[in-house]
Amino acid sequence: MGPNTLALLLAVLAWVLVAGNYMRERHPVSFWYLTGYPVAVVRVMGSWRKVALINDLTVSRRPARGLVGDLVVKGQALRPVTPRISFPRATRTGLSVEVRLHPGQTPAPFIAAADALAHAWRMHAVRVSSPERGIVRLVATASDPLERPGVASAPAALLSALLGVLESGGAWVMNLRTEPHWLITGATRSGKSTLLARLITQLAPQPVVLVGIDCKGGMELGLFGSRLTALATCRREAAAVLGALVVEMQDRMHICREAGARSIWELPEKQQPPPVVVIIDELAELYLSNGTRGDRAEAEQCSTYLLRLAQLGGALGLHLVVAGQRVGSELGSGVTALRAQLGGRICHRVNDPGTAEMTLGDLNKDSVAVAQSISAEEKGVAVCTGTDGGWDRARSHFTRPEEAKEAAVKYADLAPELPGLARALESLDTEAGA
Ligand SMILES: Nc1ncnc2c1ncn2[C@@H]1O[C@H](COP(=O)(O)OP(=O)(O)OP(=O)(O)O)[C@@H](O)[C@H]1O
Repeated sequence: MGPNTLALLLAVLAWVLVAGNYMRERHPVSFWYLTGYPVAVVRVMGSWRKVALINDLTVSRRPARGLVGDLVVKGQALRPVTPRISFPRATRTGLSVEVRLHPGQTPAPFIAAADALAHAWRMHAVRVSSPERGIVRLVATASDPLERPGVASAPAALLSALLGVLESGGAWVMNLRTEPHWLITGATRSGKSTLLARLITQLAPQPVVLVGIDCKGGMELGLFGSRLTALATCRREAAAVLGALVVEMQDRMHICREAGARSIWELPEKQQPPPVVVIIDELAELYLSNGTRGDRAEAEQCSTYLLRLAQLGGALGLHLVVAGQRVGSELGSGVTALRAQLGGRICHRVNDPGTAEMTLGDLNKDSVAVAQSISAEEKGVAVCTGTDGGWDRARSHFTRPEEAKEAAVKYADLAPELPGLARALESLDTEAGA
């Protein structure tokens, strides 16, 4: 090989490397189709038999129990038969494979083997679903799509907030009309406040009453005070605000009953009261008491009001979005009852496995392990419940507090009045002054 040929080869190699890096950065989807996908196909097809055998995804043509003399023995299946898989189909973020189950097989062992499949195929994650009886679909994602989430869009609608992007690339939307109450958990610095800031930015331009309860002295929600119709910064104020909202709820119930409507949305448009979204930052502050009688009574009052709002408020346009680090029964039985009423769940990184279990476990067991695996580097990443009883990994759209504050100031005039709320807080001031 002459020096010219060598130089040419080196130049071509350098060009391929540079172009490869450029493609990976700028056109990750094309890069995946051209390079990652063909390699992954070879890996999936080549390793399927072995992976299926190791993870008990095979069936035996002969029974795993047999008779040796008078003894029934249980042993390794003699002739394991691997279920057939389809040729891996490329997707924008990975690939998908369909497995035809043998009679007697269920999706359960495939769900248990999802992590092993991801490792064997060098994929970020493998999700298992069953689109029809007898078929299991394995959807693998090559790298974490939430590392550099794109921008999603969703049609604007009343009480609907575009929070961020789902792992699937779709829009992460919190729609309070379809799911009236939400619970958001996460350790400190996991992204709860950023998510609340995003929610407020999205709801601020809508004709919606926003009420803040932030018993850490209003340090978080106080930033958005100009758009809030009321802000409670201690538990005494919270009890007054929640009490006024319960009265408002009873008034709305009365109006609906008179009109023969089952929800405020069935009332004639002119009679519809504005929807109210109550945002609570750090739920524990409402429930913990220092043991004195007055303190306990206040905590119990808040607990009772919250539960009533959660039980009956949805149809009457009263919505709760509750955030906290922990929502365990150590806060009292009221919290467990409240949690059962908060149908929408969002779980960020948590410090203890129990919190993920408390947030998601009663709705979807599979999602708990995924929430527990969110690392400290994955800020704003959460597992959220979807509309069809499923769940997703998602990342909130990064919203700086200043951005949310600007939106609050811009739409301050839109804050609808609720006289009952103002009166409740005023009467507290008068009591304190007396
Ligand atoms: N979606 C996101 N994308 C990128 N970075 C994020 C995202 N969400 C949060 N962060 C980063 O993580 C940091 C912590 O977020 P945030 O303050 O929202 O957490 P937190 O759970 O509310 O914490 P605390 O309980 O201490 O208030 C933020 O300063 C921000 O830089």
